[in-house]
Amino acid sequence: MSPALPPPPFIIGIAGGSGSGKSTVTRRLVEAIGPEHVALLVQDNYYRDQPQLSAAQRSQTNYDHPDAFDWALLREHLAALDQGRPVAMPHYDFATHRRADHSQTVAAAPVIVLEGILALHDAALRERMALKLFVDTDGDIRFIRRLERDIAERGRTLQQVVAQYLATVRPMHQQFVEPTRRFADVILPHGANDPALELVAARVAAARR
Ligand SMILES: Nc1ncnc2c1ncn2[C@@H]1O[C@H](COP(=O)(O)OP(=O)(O)O)[C@@H](O)[C@H]1O
Ligand SMILES: O=c1ccn([C@@H]2O[C@H](COP(=O)(O)O)[C@@H](O)[C@H]2O)c(=O)[nH]1
Repeated sequence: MSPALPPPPFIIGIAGGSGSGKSTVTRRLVEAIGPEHVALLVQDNYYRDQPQLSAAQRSQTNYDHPDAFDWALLREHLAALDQGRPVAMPHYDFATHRRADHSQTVAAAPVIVLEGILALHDAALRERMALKLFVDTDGDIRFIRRLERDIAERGRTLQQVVAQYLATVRPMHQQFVEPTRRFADVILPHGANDPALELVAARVAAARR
């Protein structure tokens, strides 16, 4: 008798606005599941590279529109992990708005997490997901968090963060990010809150038993 095949990976999508707490939810969920059991794809790493543009032009790109992402590569990588194959996830540099030279090998694992503002946007990606989460945090809180983070970690000035927020982040959130909440199985209010995280972690554990 041939040995039983392992069950297919359990794929989780984690979406929500910029600064909603997606990375925090993801980090805590990965800790709860056990990092060795999780393959993590971060959608931010799948921004298109734009070597043909000058630095000034790249800083004017609308990074909150779906067209800013390399969906073909993201679909290819999620499919590969789903089939048990490792992928070379690109690395994105927010300070230069460029894909870095190096990539990171993401090994296949029984749980796959895709996290990003538009993680629930693409139907082909959604079809692979067994659990879809939307992290829901008020816009004013998300803006304050983004302001602090982009100045501290992404090399931006206050004026740049405010201008980008008004020109693209806010309108694209309303047009593309917010509507994906209807695809979610679970909406996490107030970002990474303990009861919601415990429920989600218990669901993942039950599905893997
Ligand atoms: N529940 C929370 N309470 C307070 N601060 C939080 C909470 N969740 C996230 N943060 C903080 O807000 C900022 C943005 O969170 P992050 O998880 O990076 O959001 P996202 O990945 O959605 O952009 C980070 O500095 C993080 O530490
Ligand atoms: O070159 C870039 C690429 C993206 N952004 C912004 O990043 C956020 C998404 O990241 P979160 O970690 O979810 O906040 C998106 O809103 C883009 O506006 C950027 O500023 N520059």
